[in-house]
Parts: sequence; structure tokens; C-alpha cells
Amino acid sequence: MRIDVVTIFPDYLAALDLSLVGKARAAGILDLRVHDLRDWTTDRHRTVDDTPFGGGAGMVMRPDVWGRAIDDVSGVAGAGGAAGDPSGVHLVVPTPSGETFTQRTAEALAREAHLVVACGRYEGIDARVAEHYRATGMRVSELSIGDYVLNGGEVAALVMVEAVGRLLPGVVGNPESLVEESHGAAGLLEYPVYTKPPAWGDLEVPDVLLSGHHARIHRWRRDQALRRTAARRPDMVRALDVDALDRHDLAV
Ligand SMILES: COC(=O)c1ccnc(N)c1
Repeated sequence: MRIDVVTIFPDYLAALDLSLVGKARAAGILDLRVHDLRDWTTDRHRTVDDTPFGGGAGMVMRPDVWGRAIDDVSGVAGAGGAAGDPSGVHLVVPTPSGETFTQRTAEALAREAHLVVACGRYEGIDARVAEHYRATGMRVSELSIGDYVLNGGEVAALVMVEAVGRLLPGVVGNPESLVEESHGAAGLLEYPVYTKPPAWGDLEVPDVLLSGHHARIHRWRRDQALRRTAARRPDMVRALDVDALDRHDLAV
């Protein structure tokens, strides 16, 4: 998979050189490229924004600068050769006004061949950018990582690239661990986990986990996951696909 991230703060994305995503890049599983939007400006001051039409506070990012950048990194511009096929690219725009980015979104994006992430700043990106690329046949997703506002899309891009990158085959050591984690295939929050020492002060590890009885351990973990989900995320319980849960249980 290739991911191009365009931002006016490329250094913000340096964290993606670390940990799992860093290993995925080194292994050639993830081709991640970070670009400075100002490389596509044409004026001496490398201007990327201007005042909003209709008035209001703050500044809006210009469509012409973003258009040149996205055309280039998506391959639509056809650098020197034939113009690329926009339907092979998925444009992701992190924004507080977007659809909620969830584990399901991450799973869908992890199946894409090429993502372009446009990190907006200020009051956002001119609305014609998303409109233009949708009209070319490019898939465009305006996505929010939660109900709060950030100063720019870069932090959201870090979240999304990590959530997507870790799902790529070969990135996480044991793919089975992806099934039982929170928001995984079971649709539950993960059960509580324990490790050595068996006794820590007056707190002990639940006996069932020391029993070596795998069926009982599995049932206990499933029960704990259901209880935790019901307590913390009743919305997830309502959406639970019990048949899929049973199928998962029976498969394990
Ligand atoms: C500027 O971008 C944001 O403030 C943002 C992006 C994605 N999700 C959010 N909740 C906020």
C-alpha cells in the first residue's frame, strides 16, 4: 500500500518512522511519503491560504495549491506520462465535520492500494477540492477521529495511518490478536489482561487464567468482554451481531 500525506508541517508526521509503522515502511509493506504542501505554491511567500468568502474569522486553504499537490501525489496529473486513473486513489481529508473514523473505516482503507491524506489547517480546505476530486471518480472521505477540534489534520493523520498500517498483512506479528482486541471482529471491547507476578500486593490474577483450562478461559474472557462493553459502550452492545459472535466463539 502507498500512502501520501500532504501537510504544511511534515515534521509532525516524523512519528510514523517509529514502531510498527516504521517497520512496515522498512519492510516495504507500506510505502509512506510525506510532502510539504508549500512545494506546490507559486508565490514568493509560499502562500497556502486566504480569507474566507462570505466573511468570518480565520483563513481557508486555497483550492489551486491543493489541486496541484493532489494531482501530483495521486498520479492523476500524469507526471510526464499518461494521466493516472483517479478511481485507483482514495483521498482522505481529516476534518471535525467528517464522518466518524472507526475500526471498520480503518479495515476498509487498509484494502486500498493508494491513499492520499490531505491535512488541513486554519478553518479548513476550500470545499471545491473534495467536490472536484469526487467528480473525477476518485473516492473521497472526509473523516473525523472524534467529536473535538484540533489545530490541524496532522494528528488525525497519525491516528489514521497507524490504525490502517497495523492492519496490513505482515505488520502485526500475530494476526489472531487483531480479532480479539477492542473493536475487532467480535465487535466487543477487549477483556482485561494480566501478566506476572500472579500476586501484586493484595491483588491476585483471576484463578481461571491460571487453570490451563482453555475452554473456561475463553468463556471467562468472552464474559468479561461482554460485561465491559455493556458497562462502557452500551451503544456497541445494541449493534452487536450475536450470530457472528457465536460463529466466532464456535470457530475458536
Ligand atoms: C483540523 O482537523 C481537525 O480539527 C480534526 C480532524 C479530524 N478529526 C477531528 N476530530 C478533528
